[in-house]
Amino acid sequence: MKPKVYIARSIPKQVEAYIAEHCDYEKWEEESAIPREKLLEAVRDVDGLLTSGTAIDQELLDQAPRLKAVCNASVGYNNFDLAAMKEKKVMGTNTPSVLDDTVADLVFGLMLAAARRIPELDRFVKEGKWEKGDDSPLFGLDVHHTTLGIIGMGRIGEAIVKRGKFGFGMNVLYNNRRRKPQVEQELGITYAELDDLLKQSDFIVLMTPLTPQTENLIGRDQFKLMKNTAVFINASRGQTVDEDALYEALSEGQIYAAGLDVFRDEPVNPANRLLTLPNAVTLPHIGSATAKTRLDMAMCAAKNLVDAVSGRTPANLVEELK
Ligand SMILES: NC(=O)C1=CN([C@@H]2O[C@H](COP(=O)(O)OP(=O)(O)OC[C@H]3O[C@@H](n4cnc5c(N)ncnc54)[C@H](O)[C@@H]3O)[C@@H](O)[C@H]2O)C=CC1
Ligand SMILES: O=C(O)C(=O)CO
Repeated sequence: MKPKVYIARSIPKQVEAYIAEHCDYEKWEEESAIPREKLLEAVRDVDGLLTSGTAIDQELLDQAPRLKAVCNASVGYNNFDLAAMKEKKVMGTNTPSVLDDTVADLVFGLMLAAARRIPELDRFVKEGKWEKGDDSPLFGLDVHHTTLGIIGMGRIGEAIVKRGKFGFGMNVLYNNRRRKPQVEQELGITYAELDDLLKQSDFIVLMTPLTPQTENLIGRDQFKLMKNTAVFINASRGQTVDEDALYEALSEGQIYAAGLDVFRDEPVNPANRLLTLPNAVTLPHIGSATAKTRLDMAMCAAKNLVDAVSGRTPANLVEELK
């Protein structure tokens, strides 16, 4: 008998075909996200679950006595209650590496958009406001040959460094949970304590996972340390930043601009004050959202799933559950 799995998010046809070769399966057929009660019902008799972002907590695990593995189609796994999964001996996997370049490209897109005011000036042109004369009100900031500070020097962080160093001639500082001497040497980057990085950088990119240690890592005290010409980019998770403090920093000119791919509540509440600011460039969590990369991520998650429910150790078991 084949193992049984549930696919709780939309995936490309060829990925579904791969799962079908190895497993019996059911899937959430609609485009909208699966409601919690449907998910709780769906996991009752399955060996594996393919998802992303859904809370995998005690309640869900209690509903799923056969569950052996939850396979995220994402690299972030802050949706996992790691202690509860460990206790129930449920494997958890993610999709590292396949999205690094795609996310790093988007981070640079946000840096350029915020520094050169691209969305704001796009609206300006389309609203017919472009007139001959003094164009100094349209000036922005250079990205090239400035100092880039990256908080969270992991796989994506390193892909950002390569663009910054070799494409834009930037000086790169980094802060990380652990210092990385080999990466410092290979890529020519410099370790800095968090406060020093915040004080010295022209562009600050937050690229850590969301953990108890990184929740609200950047708040009022941290924005106060930044230059008033600094551009702040968050492509990690919304909860790493105090959004009220960010609103104040942007509206009071403590920093120049921000580029945000992530928010505390997603989809972002249309009443979120950050959306009213011309110097906040806002995106709907699209860091990895290209067709090729999303296919690679879904296939990576599917391989993890099939391996886990077939008695093999999946390639991308998350560190805390090894
Ligand atoms: N916006 C988007 O669409 C995407 C967002 N992400 C986010 O980016 C995160 C990072 O992804 P990867 O680079 O693949 O992960 P990674 O695990 O390779 O790198 C994360 C780095 O952050 C460091 N870190 C952890 N806690 C820290 C702390 N308190 N202070 C400083 N550094 C700390 C780790 O030591 C590690 O080097 C994901 O966990 C996810 O939340 C990832 C992909 C797409
Ligand atoms: O992979 C992740 O963690 C994302 O945020 C979406 O790609």
